[in-house]
Amino acid sequence: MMNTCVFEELWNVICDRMENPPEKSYVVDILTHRKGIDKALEKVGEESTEFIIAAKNDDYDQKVYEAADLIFHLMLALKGCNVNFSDVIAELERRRN
Ligand SMILES: N=c1c2ncn([C@@H]3O[C@H](COP(=O)(O)OP(=O)(O)OP(=O)(O)O)[C@@H](O)[C@H]3O)c2ncn1[C@@H]1O[C@H](COP(=O)(O)O)[C@@H](O)[C@H]1O
Repeated sequence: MMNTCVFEELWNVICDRMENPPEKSYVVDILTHRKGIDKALEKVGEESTEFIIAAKNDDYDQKVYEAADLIFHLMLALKGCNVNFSDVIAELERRRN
């Protein structure tokens, strides 16, 4: 059984990091970077490329790892451009037949 609640949990962690920034946080580092939203977008680009390369190879675990990196950084980019992740989920739900 898939535990899709992890998306909600992770989104809440991302939001909480921005509201209550700890001393050390990767989320805060990316989302308060001097490049602004471009930093998160740059990461989405990098991780997309890494996923594409993994997808063309035989290492199953690497595909899983790179897909997770891509989804995580996409969530950061959504936060960075003020899109609520729940609206993306709602859009996917709307497309279901
Ligand atoms: N899911 C992640 C997550 N995935 C990746 N990363 C970080 O992303 C950074 C950069 O990844 P890169 O792919 O660029 O680099 P790499 O994986 O080291 O190397 P390559 O893929 O380039 O070979 C690494 O430092 C990872 O630690 C993450 N950092 C945080 N999270 C989640 O975000 C939560 C909050 O994190 P903090 O803000 O750090 O508290 C955590 O509890 C996690 O749930």
